[in-house]
Amino acid sequence: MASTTQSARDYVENARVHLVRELKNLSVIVENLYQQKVFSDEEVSKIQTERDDFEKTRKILDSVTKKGEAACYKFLRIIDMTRKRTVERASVLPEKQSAASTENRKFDLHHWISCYPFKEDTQMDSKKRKLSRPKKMKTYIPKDRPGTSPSDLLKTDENILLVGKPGIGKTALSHELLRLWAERDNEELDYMFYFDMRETSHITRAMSLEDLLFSVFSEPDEGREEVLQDIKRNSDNVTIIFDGITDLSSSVVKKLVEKDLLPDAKVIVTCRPDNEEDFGDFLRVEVKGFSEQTIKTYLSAMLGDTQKKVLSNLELLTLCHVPMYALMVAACFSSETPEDSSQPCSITEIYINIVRFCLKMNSNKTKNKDLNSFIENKSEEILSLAEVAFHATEGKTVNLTKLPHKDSCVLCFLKSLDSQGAPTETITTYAFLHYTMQEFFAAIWLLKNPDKIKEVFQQCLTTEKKHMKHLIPFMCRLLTDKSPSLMKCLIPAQELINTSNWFFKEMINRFFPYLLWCFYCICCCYSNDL
Ligand SMILES: Nc1ncnc2c1ncn2[C@@H]1O[C@H](COP(=O)(O)OP(=O)(O)OP(=O)(O)O)[C@@H](O)[C@H]1O
Repeated sequence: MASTTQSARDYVENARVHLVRELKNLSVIVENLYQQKVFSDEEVSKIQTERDDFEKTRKILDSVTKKGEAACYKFLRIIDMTRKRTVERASVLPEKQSAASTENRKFDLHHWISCYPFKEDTQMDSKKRKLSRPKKMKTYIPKDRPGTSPSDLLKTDENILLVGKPGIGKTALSHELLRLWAERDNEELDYMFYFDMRETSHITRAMSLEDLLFSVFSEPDEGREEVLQDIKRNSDNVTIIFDGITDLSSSVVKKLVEKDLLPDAKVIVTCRPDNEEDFGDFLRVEVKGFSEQTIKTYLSAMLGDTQKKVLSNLELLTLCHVPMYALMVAACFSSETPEDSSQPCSITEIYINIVRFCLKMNSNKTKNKDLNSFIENKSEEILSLAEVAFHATEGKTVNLTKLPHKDSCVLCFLKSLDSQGAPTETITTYAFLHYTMQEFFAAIWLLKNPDKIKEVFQQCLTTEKKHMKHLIPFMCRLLTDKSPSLMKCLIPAQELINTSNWFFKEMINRFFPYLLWCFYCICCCYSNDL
């Protein structure tokens, strides 16, 4: 069992017998140890000459333990990050026969690695606990340190995992990579493909590399086979971005990620923190959002003097490290009237404000009272949009194929997406201005249809539908008493009270065994939303 004083070296040595039997995908571990300069070229070559995986693992373990504590620590970190690919799940193994027990005991390497008290985590937790609230809040704003630049990311040959919370700028960064790639001076022919995993629903159906590459982009007018062969033969000239991955259910995408197709292509994946497990051997780059200085520069450009109101509100200031929220806050404050006295302090409140802001722009109703009656009158249209949002979110897509209402108050939340059908046909579908806005509307629909909520709680615990958990923080906040008039204009107050009477109890009951997961979800993604 782990203890906070146990050294990494002891920890590795104590589990040696299990590690030898159960570590898999050793090349992933060795490559990471090499990248982190624990192993030299020569050591890697020696390991590769060992006759089988058991011998290779023994050699890896001998080398890291001989190198000492720091090497063992890095080794444990690598196993932790890559566990889905490198560590077998629980199996029944004969433990060392002890005087106390001669029974076979289960040794679960997944559990074992999760017990190791990594310093970064414990130091971070205890440091944060000791800080005052304002200082604690500010720890969410990233420091203004030079990090990896987009051009560095473009230059490296490694596969890259861009990970970060909703709205932090992963898509914006991948678009920047595309721009840099398109604008650079390069005489050699190379290829870069970008797939928005939520927008291009055909990806899950794509059966072959050819389907994937050529059914989204207009295929080459001629020589399609020649281009495909060139891509296959010279895969080191290919970069593929998969933006917003939630799983590897598409077999073509899986093969590309795992290098069974185009082995030398560079793959860049963006995902939210809860989906990063599949990409343990990628170079992980965290997208951290705006630093305090960038927030100030951004707000000053967007709001001029009004920025002071945001800067003096600690909750808002910290939320603005997420560019998506900074944008919405700026939009709301730019149209603030003397009537709008209460400022948003949580993520959901920012979404409520932006929805009201869009409707205000759309209806020209400047007085809150008038705006509320406008929302009440349009509740059917708004709730039908919320229904479409829910079904699209459940289906992991942003494509809203069937819009029951094309009312302007519905369309003001949407952008149109044009895609090619037949050669002379353009198909227009719609998507929310941002995926997180879709999730917000989906949460509203659930509150209108509370009998579906328990099913969604259940979905959150499954691998296939775990992305539905992003609706829960929105629902929690929309249900609280403080919830401003938006909800009351859409759903009768008594219905909301009836739902909240069982909602929170049910949520705690459901997720109690998964408390850590809940804690992680709320802290990482919605840390300022409570
Ligand atoms: N560097 C930036 N400067 C200015 N605005 C930005 C920047 N990065 C992101 N944004 C704004 O924030 C919005 C959200 O960013 P983006 O879509 O890239 O987030 P994301 O991390 O991909 O979110 P999700 O996980 O929900 O897909 C963008 O539409 C853009 O308006």
